Amino acid sequence: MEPIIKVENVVKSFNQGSKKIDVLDGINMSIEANQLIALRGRSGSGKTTLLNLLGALDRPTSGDIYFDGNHINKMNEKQRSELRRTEMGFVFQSYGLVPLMSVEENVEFGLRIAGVPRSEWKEKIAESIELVGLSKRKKHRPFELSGGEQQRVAIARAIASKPKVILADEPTAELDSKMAFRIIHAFQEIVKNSSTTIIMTTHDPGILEILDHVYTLEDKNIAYRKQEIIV
Ligand SMILES: Nc1ncnc2c1ncn2[C@@H]1O[C@H](COP(=O)(O)OP(=O)(O)OP(=O)(O)O)[C@@H](O)[C@H]1O
Repeated sequence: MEPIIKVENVVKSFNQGSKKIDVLDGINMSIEANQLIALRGRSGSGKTTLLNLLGALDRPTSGDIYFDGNHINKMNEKQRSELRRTEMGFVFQSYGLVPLMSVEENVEFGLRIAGVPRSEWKEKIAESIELVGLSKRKKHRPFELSGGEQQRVAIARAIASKPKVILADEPTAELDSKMAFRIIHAFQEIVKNSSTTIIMTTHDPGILEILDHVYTLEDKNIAYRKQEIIV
């Protein structure tokens, strides 16, 4: 089976003044569909930079990235934006919620943008809000919610359309450990029961321990570990 995401020899450098800094140097990854992937690495190791490249939000300095067999560097901006809108979900650190919209309306907005048929909205909104434990707060607007609750709205919005890939940057950072595990459990159910792949960054050792697929960014490169199941 063709991997959903394939990364070949990806290099990413930034110019800071007259200095060029290499953040990623020769990244190779092959990610099968229907997996929950963790990406770890110390602060500044390039996790967000890599998620931005996988999500077609930025372009590599060199190397190739394929999404579902399509070479995303070769796409123009319109095609890349279409890909993001219809095939991907994002949970990034600035949650990007619309302030005047309630929890339900924010999730609905995500479905509308993704092009999900209107007839499916009601069920998908209720299901995703339930999965993140916000059913009782669905009429609230973001400013009435805590940071962790806002983070869960962003998660509900990303999972509601069941896109092919969800990219989540520290999606449990604002959550207490009980809620963090609830979200991870919801992610595990989603990758098992729909054709979604989730790639998330985390520093949390408890979460890393229970995930099957862990990539570590170190020294500008990446290493993969299939978790040993210890019985
Ligand atoms: N647009 C940019 N211009 C210049 N340097 C950048 C840019 N984006 C990221 N960097 C640099 O690239 C390095 C990696 O940053 P990145 O945000 O990817 O790390 P991270 O692993 O996600 O860190 P954290 O865990 O703290 O979020 C940092 O040194 C950062 O300063």
